[in-house]
Parts: sequence; C-alpha cells; structure tokens
Amino acid sequence: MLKIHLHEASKRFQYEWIFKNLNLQLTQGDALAITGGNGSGKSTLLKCISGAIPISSGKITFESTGSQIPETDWYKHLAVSAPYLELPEEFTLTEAIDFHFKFKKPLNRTQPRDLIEILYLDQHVHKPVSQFSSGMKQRLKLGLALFSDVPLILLDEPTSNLDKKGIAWYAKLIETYRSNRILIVCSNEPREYEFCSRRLALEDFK
Ligand SMILES: Nc1ncnc2c1ncn2[C@@H]1O[C@H](COP(=O)(O)OP(=O)(O)OP(=O)(O)O)[C@@H](O)[C@H]1O
Repeated sequence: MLKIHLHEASKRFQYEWIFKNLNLQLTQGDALAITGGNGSGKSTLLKCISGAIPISSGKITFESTGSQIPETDWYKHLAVSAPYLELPEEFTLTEAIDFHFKFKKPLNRTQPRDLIEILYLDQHVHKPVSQFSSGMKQRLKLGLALFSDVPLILLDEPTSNLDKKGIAWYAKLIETYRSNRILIVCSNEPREYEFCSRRLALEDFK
C-alpha cells in the first residue's frame, strides 16, 4: 500500500515561489485534482511529486507497507502522462509499446495487441509514432501510463488534443482503471477531474 506525504513542501525558481508550505497525504484509492491558472505551478508540483525535480524546502516521502522508499526508487512506483514527456517518435506503435513494457510491467498482464485495441489504434500498428496525429499520441501516452502496473498515476492535461470521442474514452478508462491507485490530475478543465474527490488549488499556496 503506497502512501505519499508532503510536509511543508515549498518550491521556488530563483526568487519566484511556486508553492509554499504544502501539506498533503495521499493513499491508494485517492484521486487528487491539482488546479490553477496557466503558470500557477501545476506541472511543477507534479514533477516534484514524481521526483523529477527537487523541492526547495520541506519534505516529500513515499512509504510502502510501513517502510520508506528512497527518492531514487520513486520512479518504479509511478507512471506519468504529460505534454512535455515525449514518446519515442522513431518507433512504430508496436515497438513503442514493447519498449515501454521493458521497463514497466503491464497491468493485469495486458498484451500489446489488446492494449492497441483499447487505444483504438489497431489501424496504425506499423506506423511510426512521428506520423501519429496529436490525439493518437495522447491516447498512447494515457494508455501507457494507465496500463503500467504501478500504484501512482500522474496525468498532466489528460484530455488535451482529444476529440469528443477521445474525452468519453478517457472518462471510461479512468473509471475502470483508477481503483486502488493514487491518481493525480493537473488540469484547468473540470471534465478532466470530475471524479477527483480531493482538490488542491495552487492559488491557496502562494
Ligand atoms: N525550470 C524552470 N526554471 C524557472 N522557472 C520555471 C521552470 N519551470 C517552470 N517555471 C516557472 O514556474 C511557474 C509555474 O509553471 P508550471 O509549468 O508549473 O505551471 P502550470 O500551472 O503547469 O501552467 P500551464 O497551465 O500553463 O501548463 C511559471 O512561472 C514558470 O515560468
């Protein structure tokens, strides 16, 4: 059982404070929406929680069945989908999926061909990712994150580039695969985080 604890966590870039004295406890089953306008610091907070960048003061801890997970191992317990994280563009769809699952175990032993069907990308199996539309890339990013067998899922702007069908697909996918995980969604769009029972407005932590 993964537990994340932020204790007086603060982040600044040079002289600009992005958030200050943030206290938060999350455990599996929790869904948190991080909200705020452009530039409020949503992506920065997500990166701090993933361990990609350090906080300036305070503490973030990951704990699993009573023992603390070292920061260098956090990445093993999480998957991220974000606009600034690139897919391997030179790979075909099948290669990109195989590559991803060299590092992360697939959820419920999902087979690549089944995932491709769930992502409704079966017409594009042999196409290089560089030739995907932005919506197709977004579905692939979300699929790779949600179908990684990890307890922490971090989604930044999950429905960007998705059309109406894609947005409905996202909602259904989340409903099915969020259970017993910690899900964190950074967003300005209520439709992306309606299911989140917990909300954190970054404007409150300046
Ligand atoms: N590496 C960095 N160095 C300096 N400042 C940075 C860095 N990364 C982000 N910032 C600044 O931190 C602030 C928050 O940026 P961030 O990308 O976290 O906002 P956001 O809420 O995710 O915005 P958006 O909704 O536009 O995606 C901005 O003022 C940004 O310029």
